Amino acid sequence: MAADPTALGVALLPVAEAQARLFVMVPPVAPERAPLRAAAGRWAAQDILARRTQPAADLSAMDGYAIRHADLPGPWRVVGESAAGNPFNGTVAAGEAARIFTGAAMPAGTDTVLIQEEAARDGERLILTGEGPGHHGRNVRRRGLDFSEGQPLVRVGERLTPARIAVAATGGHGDLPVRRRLRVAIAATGDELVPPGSDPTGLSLPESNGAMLAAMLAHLPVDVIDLGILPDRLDTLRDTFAGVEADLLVTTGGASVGDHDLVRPAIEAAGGVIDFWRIALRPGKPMMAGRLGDAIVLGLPGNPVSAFVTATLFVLPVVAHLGGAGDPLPLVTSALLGEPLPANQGRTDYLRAEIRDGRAFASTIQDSSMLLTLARSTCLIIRPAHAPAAQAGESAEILVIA
Ligand SMILES: Nc1nc2c(c(=O)[nH]1)N[C@H]1C(S)=C(S)[C@@H](COP(=O)(O)OP(=O)(O)OC[C@H]3O[C@@H](n4cnc5c(N)ncnc54)[C@H](O)[C@@H]3O)O[C@H]1N2
Ligand code: MOO
Repeated sequence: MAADPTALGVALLPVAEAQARLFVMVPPVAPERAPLRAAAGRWAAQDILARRTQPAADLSAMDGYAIRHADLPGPWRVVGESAAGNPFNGTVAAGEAARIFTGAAMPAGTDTVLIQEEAARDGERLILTGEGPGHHGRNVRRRGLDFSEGQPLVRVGERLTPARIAVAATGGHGDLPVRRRLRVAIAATGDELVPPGSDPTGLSLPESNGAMLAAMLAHLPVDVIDLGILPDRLDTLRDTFAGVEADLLVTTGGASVGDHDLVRPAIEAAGGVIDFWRIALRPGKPMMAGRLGDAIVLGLPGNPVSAFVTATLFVLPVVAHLGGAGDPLPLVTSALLGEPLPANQGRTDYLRAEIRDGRAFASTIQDSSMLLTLARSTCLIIRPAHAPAAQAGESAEILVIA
């Protein structure tokens, strides 16, 4: 019989291996077409090709006069006007000019724009008063300068950022191939928890993980199903989990080994299977992952910073994967260390840190319950397992978090 990957005593799973296992667990959700505004923030389900050429014709980049460069230094006779949306339909002959405005089509016969600050006009007569356009084609945007029909504007798997929405709109698209929005159920567990905003004088603890996770998902194509605060009772947890209809169920708390850590047995009692549990990660070691019906289940540790780090490393990437992202992992970049760091132990460590003057300074206390240090942090310094001590000024990998 194969070893149970969730048994106590089994080596902790490296972060990258855990991520890879999640990405093969379930394929991305079904594709659909969505209007531009609804597609924003999702991932392209196919390459998006330009349906038109931009600009569609040679256009003026400035307000002034369309001329033939060969006619410089003038004078000219103004024979018509071209405005954006109202082109001049005639042909401009030698010695002639057309009044033109930014974004308007260049009239036939013209090749250059003389800006109005460098010209003077008296009725039909136009003369040069400044240096004039330095070269043939000056102040003209050539047809196809931005892109040509058939050219890829967004590649499959790329996120539809505001700029990509705009280029797709300009490329002639009113709706885009994306994947449907995701349903993510969030449950906090723990008898000590009360809803945020409850009477703050007692011993009970305001529930913060749910609001934090919802905030982390707010900019993603996700509909959150809020399961609220669940008590540390196996039957309640089991019945709630069994009734969930979602693509992803995220729980926090009850993931460790204590007598009240019931998420794992509750998932199993609801008919689910745990694929892995416990990761070579600090904070966030007790995270578990599995399947329940069609849903992926991610059981995050209750400590708020552990929940944040595991959400960053697993929840957001799973959402991106299910949504069709080509690269679902968070962007790792680098920064110089502001202070030395001691050698690391056997788990990859994600240290809360602030970037000041281009250098990353880790908080002195890294207790995973401390939310204020997380709230003050702008990045997490990644310390690989068994990394040797590091000097100030050395480069380190970081995840930007604010
Ligand atoms: N004997 C061991 N004890 C613990 C281990 C271990 O390996 N052996 N692992 C520790 C680690 S690491 C972590 S992280 C915690 C996480 O355990 P749980 O997921 O079971 O978390 P809880 O015990 O339910 O809660 C931990 C802590 O966080 C507070 N909490 C929980 N949920 C919320 C919430 N939604 N909002 C705000 N705060 C929350 C809770 O009150 C606890 O203080 O286990 C260690 N123990
Ligand atoms: O996730 Mo636990 O924080 O490693 O304390």
